[in-house]
Amino acid sequence: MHILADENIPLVEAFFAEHGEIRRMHGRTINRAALGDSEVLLVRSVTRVDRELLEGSRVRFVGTCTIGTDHLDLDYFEEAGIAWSSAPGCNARGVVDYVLGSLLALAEGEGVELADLRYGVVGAGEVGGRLVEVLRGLGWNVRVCDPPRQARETGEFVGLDEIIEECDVISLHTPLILEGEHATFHLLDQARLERLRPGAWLINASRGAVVDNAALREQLAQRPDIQAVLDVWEGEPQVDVALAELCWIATPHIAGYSLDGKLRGTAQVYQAFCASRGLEPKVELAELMPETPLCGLSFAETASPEDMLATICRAVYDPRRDDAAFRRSLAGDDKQRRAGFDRLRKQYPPRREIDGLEIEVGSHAQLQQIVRALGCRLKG
Ligand SMILES: NC(=O)c1ccc[n+]([C@@H]2O[C@H](COP(=O)([O-])OP(=O)(O)OC[C@H]3O[C@@H](n4cnc5c(N)ncnc54)[C@H](O)[C@@H]3O)[C@@H](O)[C@H]2O)c1
Ligand SMILES: O=C(O)[C@H](O)[C@H](O)COP(=O)(O)O
Repeated sequence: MHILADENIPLVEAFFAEHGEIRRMHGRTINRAALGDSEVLLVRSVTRVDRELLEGSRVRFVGTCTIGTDHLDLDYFEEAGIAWSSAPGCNARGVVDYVLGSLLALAEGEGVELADLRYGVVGAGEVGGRLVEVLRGLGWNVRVCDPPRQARETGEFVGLDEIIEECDVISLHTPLILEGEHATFHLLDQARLERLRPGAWLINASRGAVVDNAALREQLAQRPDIQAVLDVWEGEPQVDVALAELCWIATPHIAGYSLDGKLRGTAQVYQAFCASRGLEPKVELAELMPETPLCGLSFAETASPEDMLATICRAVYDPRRDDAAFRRSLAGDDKQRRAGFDRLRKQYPPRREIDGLEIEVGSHAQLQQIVRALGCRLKG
């Protein structure tokens, strides 16, 4: 069997070697000719997989080692009887860590206390749901907007307009949905952006087109009180440079790029592939996951809760490093910038997840609450 895989998916050989011959390619260059006689196609978000790519090919299984599925034509897969899988939740924790790091950077820059702000999370699935849990665990005031969940569940949900009117921080975690009752394309359009509260912070680590990028650029230019954190962009790998320059933090779609998240993504797709063929999975992720270089931290009971929170989060990940590298890559012409966007993602340094840490804080109840909220293990 022939397997074609994006060159940026880790551990494909470790998981799939016994199932066929593996060929690797740059995901953006995968086309009909490149498929050859592949039966299995493993992609990331940069490869559009649809009728045009697959019709007449031998592909019977498509795996995307990502959470997002907006690059897949699932209706076509169904019609053509092609098995497929994504990797739900694989890198959700990485995105939560990115949002925490961005909040800490903004708070430091703007001189505000994070605990004093009202948070609005839009889309409370794998990513947003975990984020809500962490923020509420920290004792912060969080409102949640998720109309599809609201229609199915009881629970405290609010509308997007309430989030816009009442929240100081808005973090977007919806899928990109182009049409229908719950469409999210330009969910934050010019009209909504104009209604952001004075001093509001907007974070988008979902999909670029959930925010009207041109309208956001205009708002940021007119209202310096508003701060934006953008990890995703309309038209990636092309980026609106003027918009990036107006952002507090700008990064090249790496919010979920924890090493753990990437490896989980491959493992989940491998398991789905095995299930689709009635095979027992033989390779275990736990045996392949590298040790974390930083295992734990220890704090005295006299530590300030705010400082401890920042120290723990930044010890694992500080998005300002990615922001600085991205800004450097924006010099040059369009072609160089597009190449830079992909290069930063391909050469992304190993980053682990905050909840992998063990933290010692003695018997201080407030410090313990922070450790639990972050999902870390409490030592002792
Ligand atoms: N930047 C990154 O690196 C990165 C990493 C992982 C995921 N993502 C993206 O983050 C987004 C969220 O991922 P997820 O795994 O949490 O997805 P998910 O499907 O688990 O959750 C999405 C949630 O959004 C809700 N939703 C749908 N339409 C909505 C609307 N109109 N308004 C409000 N809520 C709505 C759904 O009901 C669901 O609960 C996706 O776009 C995904 O592609 C980005
Ligand atoms: O959908 C996802 O899982 C994330 O957006 C993921 O980080 C995308 O990574 P990419 O496929 O762009 O490498």
